[in-house]
Amino acid sequence: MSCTKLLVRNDIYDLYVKNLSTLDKGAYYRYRWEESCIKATLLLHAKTELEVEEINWKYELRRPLFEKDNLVEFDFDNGNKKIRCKGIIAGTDIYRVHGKIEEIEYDICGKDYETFREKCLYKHIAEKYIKETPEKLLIISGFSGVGKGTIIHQLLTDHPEKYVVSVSSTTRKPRKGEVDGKSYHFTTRKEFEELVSRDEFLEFSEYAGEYYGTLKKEVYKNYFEGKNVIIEIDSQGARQIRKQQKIQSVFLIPPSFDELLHRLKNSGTETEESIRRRLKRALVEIEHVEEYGVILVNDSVEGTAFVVDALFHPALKHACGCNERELNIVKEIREGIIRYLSNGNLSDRGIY
Ligand SMILES: Nc1ncnc2c1ncn2[C@@H]1O[C@H](COP(=O)(O)OP(=O)(O)OP(=O)(O)O)[C@@H](O)[C@H]1O
Ligand SMILES: Nc1nc2c(ncn2[C@@H]2O[C@H](COP(=O)(O)O)[C@@H](O)[C@H]2O)c(=O)[nH]1
Repeated sequence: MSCTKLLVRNDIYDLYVKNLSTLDKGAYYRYRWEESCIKATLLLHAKTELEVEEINWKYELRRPLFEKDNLVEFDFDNGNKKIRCKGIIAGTDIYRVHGKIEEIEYDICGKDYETFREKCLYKHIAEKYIKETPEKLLIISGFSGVGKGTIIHQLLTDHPEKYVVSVSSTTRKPRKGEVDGKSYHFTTRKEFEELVSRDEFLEFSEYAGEYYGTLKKEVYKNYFEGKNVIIEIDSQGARQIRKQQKIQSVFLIPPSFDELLHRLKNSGTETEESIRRRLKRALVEIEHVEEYGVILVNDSVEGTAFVVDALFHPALKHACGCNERELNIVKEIREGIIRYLSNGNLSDRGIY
């Protein structure tokens, strides 16, 4: 079986292709794969010498047929005739990753070509880039109702080209107004567990009996397209990601417990029972605030969004710490939640 790798530098690709000798025993194909994919080359490791002698084949990449013996069946078309042959593909994709040109090389003889290729791609990005450029990713956590969604919305409004939010997957039912694929990817438990078994999640956790998780694909695809990715997750998920790589993380807190309660009640959709459930959860989350690089008081939407934007600056990628003010607020919130949960609701205090 003939076997040669075709690696062509992006800047000389066109020239190379134009001058390609018909004696070259290989097939190549140029295509756009995703926004960030500039070129891709493929080479057939053909089964017979006769097959590799055909040149200028067009390879229908998106519809490979797979055989039990791992040989892929292709239709090649040299303009005069179509040939069906079998082989193994080796390929190189050339991408623009945050402004840099990067080649990703892969061999494929597996069953599921698309999945395999994506895995190669994401593994490469994760290992080579994301770990080196943690400032491109940011975790945002915070108590329910603190204003995470509001701040993210502000950032997306102010800088639509710069940021993207990774859409989490969840097994919980959609709430009113939530859109599948935008608010969350709503999945069944079975689907979620299958994704877990295929190692598709960057992190996942169980919250109130439901699964929540961040798909690697969600983060890496956007990262690859040159966006800064915001990951809104809880502290369990944040811990899992931190174990894998350096990443800046921010925990939003309200200016006071009363303000947190005001925001929760003001949303108008929360029942007393769900407020208490969220506050119980906040008591768990509050134990982990000091694991975060930055604790940020969300007292003004514009001001907080401004600081979060600044945290993406490379100079601040390792910024960390909180001062006494934040720690005192955290303490006050913890006491407020405990008091509220043990005393009943705030209407006793004449605030609302
Ligand atoms: N800086 C702020 N000042 C005053 N109100 C705010 C501020 N930030 C957010 N809010 C208000 O707080 C309420 C809750 O905000 P939001 O839904 O963004 O919270 P969240 O943390 O995303 O909640 P959840 O985790 O439950 O989805 C909203 O009514 C929002 O308008
Ligand atoms: N570990 C993860 N936590 C996540 C993810 N997406 C959301 N969340 C957190 O879940 C709770 C509940 O969210 P809700 O939409 O049902 O109110 C909240 O704390 C979120 O931050 C995720 O992908 N991973």
